[in-house]
Amino acid sequence: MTDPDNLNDGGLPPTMDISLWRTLDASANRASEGLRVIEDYVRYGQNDVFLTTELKTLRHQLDSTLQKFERAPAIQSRDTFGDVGTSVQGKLEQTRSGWADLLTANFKRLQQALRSLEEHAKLVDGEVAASFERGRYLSYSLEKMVMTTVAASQLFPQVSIYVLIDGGDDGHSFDTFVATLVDAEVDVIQLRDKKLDDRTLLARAQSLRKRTAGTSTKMILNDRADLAKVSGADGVHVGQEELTVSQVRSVLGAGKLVGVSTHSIDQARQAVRDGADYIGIGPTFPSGTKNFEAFPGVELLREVAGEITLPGFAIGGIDPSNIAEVAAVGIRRVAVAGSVTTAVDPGAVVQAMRTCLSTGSENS
Ligand SMILES: Cc1ncc(COP(=O)(O)OP(=O)(O)O)c(N)n1
Ligand SMILES: Cc1nc(C(=O)O)sc1CCOP(=O)(O)O
Ligand SMILES: [Mg+2]
Repeated sequence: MTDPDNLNDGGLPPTMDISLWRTLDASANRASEGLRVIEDYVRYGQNDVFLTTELKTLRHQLDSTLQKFERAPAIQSRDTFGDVGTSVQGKLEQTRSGWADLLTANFKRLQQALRSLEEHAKLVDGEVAASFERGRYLSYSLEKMVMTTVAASQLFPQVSIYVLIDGGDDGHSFDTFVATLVDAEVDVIQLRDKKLDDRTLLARAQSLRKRTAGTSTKMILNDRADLAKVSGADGVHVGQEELTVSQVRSVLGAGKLVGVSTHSIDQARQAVRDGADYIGIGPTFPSGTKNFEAFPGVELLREVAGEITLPGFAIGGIDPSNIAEVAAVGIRRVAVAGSVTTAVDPGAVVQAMRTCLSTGSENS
């Protein structure tokens, strides 16, 4: 494939003429440039080590496929000033309405260029065309990860308090407790009750929906996509053995939140790949709410904080006495149950934890 003249032998490509070289050259440049813009944002704008690494994988894959084409004839065929397309430029190409618009435009540029490379490579070598196709598929997954991370980072405040509650003794006391948490401006309330029958659980979810509607407090249901859908919850939280992110989304529809529990750095990375909106990271400390045999502890929090910018909530035994250890490793979002639900003054505990997270160490 490196000799354009030979390509015309044996009836392989119909033409490896100058127009084909020009197309390959232009599309290769477009793909690399689009990818670089996205990588720069993720690297310098987001400081996201994991996404930067994932994007690098595509860049290397693209580079090694492009190496199958000789560079010299591609560059020789270049005729930037004779390219009719350079003078046909829409006004929209000169402005971007924000980061999301900028990223979307560059993912589109990348994908269109990869498609063009793929189609034109079919005239030359099917295997090379297939390699561009694989790159295009990879770019779709990367777009999902990057766009979800960027949107989710804006959705949850940098300092967030997430409270898990059960259904309580009765509907009235449940509603009163929820009102206390909403007044304390907790950022998320998760209804997690493994004992209630479905109808009672749904009634609690509906009551939670009523109290949180129109407030800054988001409502999440633990495990149950079906009840989340019926009650109009903002989202669902799932564990490693429950429905997958895409399965939950297929039940809830677009625009809802899906959180995933993670207990290792690999699970956290996979949750980003799967397009989760946030992750729970734990267990951090021994918990009175749930029994665990192993504790990844603050070391896992540190690892996640060091490479992932998708919102991550530290969970497991967190209370005002140990929350500084969480903040110290760079996590400023926490999910708590017992320390708030058993407190004499839940609002004061929420406030104490918020203060500690706000004044904690840098880079959450
Ligand atoms: C915010 C948050 N993080 C982790 C969990 C735990 O979910 P899971 O592992 O599915 O365990 P159960 O809660 O279902 O017992 C969570 N609920 N919320
Ligand atoms: C339900 C749950 N999941 C965890 C995990 O690590 O996945 S820790 C946990 C219990 C959270 O309650 P508390 O704040 O009372 O410890
Ligand atoms: Mg679960």
